[in-house]
Amino acid sequence: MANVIRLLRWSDTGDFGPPEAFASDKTVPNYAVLSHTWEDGQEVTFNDLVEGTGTGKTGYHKIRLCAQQAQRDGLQYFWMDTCCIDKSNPAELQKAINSMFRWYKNAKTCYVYLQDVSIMKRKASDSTEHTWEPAFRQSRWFRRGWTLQELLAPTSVQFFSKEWKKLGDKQSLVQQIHEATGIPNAALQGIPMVRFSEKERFSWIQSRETRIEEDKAYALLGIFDVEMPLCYKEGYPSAFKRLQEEISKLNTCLQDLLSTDPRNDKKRIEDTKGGLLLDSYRWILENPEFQRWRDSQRNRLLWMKGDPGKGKTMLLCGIINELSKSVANTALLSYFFCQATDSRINNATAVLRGLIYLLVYQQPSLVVHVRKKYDRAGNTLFEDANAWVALSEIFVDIVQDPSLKSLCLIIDALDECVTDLPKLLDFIVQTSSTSSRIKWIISSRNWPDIEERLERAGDKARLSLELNAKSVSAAVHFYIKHKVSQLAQEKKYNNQTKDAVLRYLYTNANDTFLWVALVCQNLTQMSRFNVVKKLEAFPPGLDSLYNRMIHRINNSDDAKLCRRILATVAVVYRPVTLEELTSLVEELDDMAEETDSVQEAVNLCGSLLTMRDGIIYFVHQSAKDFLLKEAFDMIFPFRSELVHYTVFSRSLTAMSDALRRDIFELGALGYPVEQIEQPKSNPLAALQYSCIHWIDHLCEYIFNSLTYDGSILISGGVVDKFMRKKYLYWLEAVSLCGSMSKGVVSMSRLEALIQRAATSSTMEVVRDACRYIMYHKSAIERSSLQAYGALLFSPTCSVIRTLFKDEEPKGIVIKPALQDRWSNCLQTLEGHNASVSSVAFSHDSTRLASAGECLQTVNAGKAPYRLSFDSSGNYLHTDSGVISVNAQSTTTPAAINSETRSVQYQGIALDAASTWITYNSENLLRMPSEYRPSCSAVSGDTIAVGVGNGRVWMCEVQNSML
Ligand SMILES: Nc1ncnc2c1ncn2[C@@H]1O[C@H](COP(=O)(O)OP(=O)(O)OP(=O)(O)O)[C@@H](O)[C@H]1O
Repeated sequence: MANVIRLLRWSDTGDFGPPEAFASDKTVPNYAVLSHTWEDGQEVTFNDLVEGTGTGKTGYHKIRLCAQQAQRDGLQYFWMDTCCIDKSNPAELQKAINSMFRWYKNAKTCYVYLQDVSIMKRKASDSTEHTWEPAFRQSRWFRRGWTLQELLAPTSVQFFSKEWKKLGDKQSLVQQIHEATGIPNAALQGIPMVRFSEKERFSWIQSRETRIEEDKAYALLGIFDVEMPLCYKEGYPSAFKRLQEEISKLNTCLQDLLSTDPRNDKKRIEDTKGGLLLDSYRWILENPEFQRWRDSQRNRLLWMKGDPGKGKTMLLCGIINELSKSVANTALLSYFFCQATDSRINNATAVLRGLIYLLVYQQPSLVVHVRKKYDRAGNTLFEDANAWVALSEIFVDIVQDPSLKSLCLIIDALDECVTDLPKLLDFIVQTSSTSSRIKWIISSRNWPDIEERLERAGDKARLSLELNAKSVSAAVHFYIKHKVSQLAQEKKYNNQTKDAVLRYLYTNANDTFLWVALVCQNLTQMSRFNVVKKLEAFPPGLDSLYNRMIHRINNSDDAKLCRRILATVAVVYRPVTLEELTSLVEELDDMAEETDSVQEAVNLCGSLLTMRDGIIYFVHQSAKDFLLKEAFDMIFPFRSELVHYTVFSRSLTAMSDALRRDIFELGALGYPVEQIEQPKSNPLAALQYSCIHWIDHLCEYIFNSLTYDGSILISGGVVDKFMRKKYLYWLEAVSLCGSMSKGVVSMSRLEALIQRAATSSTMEVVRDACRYIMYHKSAIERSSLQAYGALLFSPTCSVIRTLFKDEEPKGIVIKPALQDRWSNCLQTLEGHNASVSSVAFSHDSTRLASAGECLQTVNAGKAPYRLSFDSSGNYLHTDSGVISVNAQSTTTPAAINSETRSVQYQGIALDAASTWITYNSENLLRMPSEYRPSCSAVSGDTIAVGVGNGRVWMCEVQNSML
């Protein structure tokens, strides 16, 4: 059923008919809610109101009190949990309980009726206290389970005594409530629940009671922003466990959504650029275009444009700071900084992902729109070819969320969005034209194709920095003054020198911040005696300045080294660390052990590169652009694909030299990746980039080279050798880098490349390696050493299995019997840990439901044998009832029950979720889903496993060899 809220309407007569239903995704009128404690048999029910009964119950009085107060507060509608839910309808009850937190949150105000607190009671001994305060602190309202969310969710909570006299509200009584409940003041003052640790939130309900034991878990659903089906009679432990599972699914979803936190990007940008100067951006607040955008309802898109280095990024940082203060109560603010040099943040999908992440962070209830898709697709949702479609749909759903205030969305440097910029621009234009809730500010350089696409937006404003030259010029002057004061202090300039520098910068800056920043950076490296003489050496204009820098580099003793470093930094797919750079540039080999020397070498590249936290960046995108356009021949004398070749070839060599089995010396085959602490001297530190991107550089070289002779991919060539000797060590390393998905994509790229070019024997290895990574991805992703355990579950004739025979786990003397070839099955959908009794496709074939024992968690009572989707695809009909597919995930993850895990099993066994073979309770081998047991038996150190498909396989371990 649709999500419906039923509201009572105030009436003159003092009688009430049945509540009116409103679809809660449509406009719901403003309403109040009543919070109270229940009296057995005396509460008015939904049925009472439908049938006109219940007027004699004492609960009727509460309805009237609430109605009168709502009327006094100008609210026509109000809601009460006793009579606004049709509890005879289980589906409605399920929905209502899962929506309750939101209903309380969306209420204009919540009246708390404290029937055990009277203002008539005798005076308290402490004369500074109100007479009713001791009773207030003792009230049973603070000891009930459901009232926790009724206290926390609404913004306005007003407390009334038994005589319906107002005692105060959540703000004025914050201290007393804190003393009565132990809940921190910040939580009472509206800080989102997600800011408090899970442990702390659980503690708030600990000493509270509920009539039904399961409610102690269900009453926390909203507080943790999760939904789940209710199964009264399942018992508290089961309800609590399911709640924890839902919380863990939510956390995984948020972690997967996060690819970059735009707040960190903003901080990094400000830090790298030397801090944000208020006086250099304040002018924007007085600018008429900006004010029109800010104050008018119609003006929903502001485009700030300007040439390189005019200060757009810093301006937006300033605007974000100002808006986050001024719109805090009226709108959510989300933003994103594109950067072409960083593949994490240079594409349209990443922009939407970052914007959505910040929105969900601020209003966690919005995560429901992400989970509608995520629960079905998992983390591929954000990464596969359809990610843009999925994310834009999620975004549109979020914008339409009824609980949402307005949105201010800011994107910086659209010109640095290198993938799918047109899609992003169209999306901005469309949403700004169709939704009155959104306001956009975007910035970019003066690019005609951006201009052309934005033309289609309805009411838009354009703010050109060139046309606001007066303001920009004044801002640059502030900046110059600030920078020169810093310089003068640091380098101990006398007044004459300081004045000369100021004059030179004022005259030549040409309203370009970046030019000033670069010159000042150069001046820091110059002794004060030379400054005045050498000022003329900094020509006005950015390109002239870059030209001069390049010229200097070219004439230095280290020209070759600098050119190599610049060329490498210009072609890598993400900024690299010093260690990574060392492994990619041959000329740095001699310095491999000395980070300081490598850093010095990077410093030699003039002011074109900068370092932060050991990572090398271009000082500015315009510096990279200049190199690639104006100085291309200088840094790539033999075309850029040769640099790709060098990066590929150096990567392969470095990996071949360093990769080995168990590089982190973990020992246990089942060691979970998330528990690994990076070793102090990390043998992968210099190799991470190579492990992840070597195939990308190979492809780039082969696709673009005019002279490639095919030798790289031939049998016995470098790739062939690497695959035959190092493939499994590489898989282990990729898992340790947390990049298994990228590993799968890279192997598919290599397979496609090889199909065009390679000899049949190399093709055989690469094809087999592709099957291997796809089939065993989940196992290796969880435990890096399963790269070797997986050999036992690979076909006996698998090329990789044969090549790496010596790497099979020692001590397993009887191995699962396997077919000799890979089956046609490319991948198995996981989730069940027992036999599957039924599967069904939805009508549009986009969903596949499967049922087995795990559906029992939805209170099916027994495993359903029949399944079918309704025509909408949103409901699943089973033997035991109808399940809303959007409301919960129908699969139960193979969650490992920590209690069961703590039992120590001697010798060979299975883990609680039946996904691992364990030895002395330690994970040993992760079974692919086809090998998981429907039954098993242990004899000595042998385990026999019966599988649903009628097969039985065995595994024996020899303890002494493990
Ligand atoms: N308000 C400010 N406070 C401090 N520094 C600033 C400010 N505005 C500009 N700068 C300096 O000027 C440099 C260039 O500014 P910014 O990166 O914002 O330019 P941009 O217009 O975004 O350039 P591009 O379009 O090439 O990316 C910054 O690196 C910073 O050093």
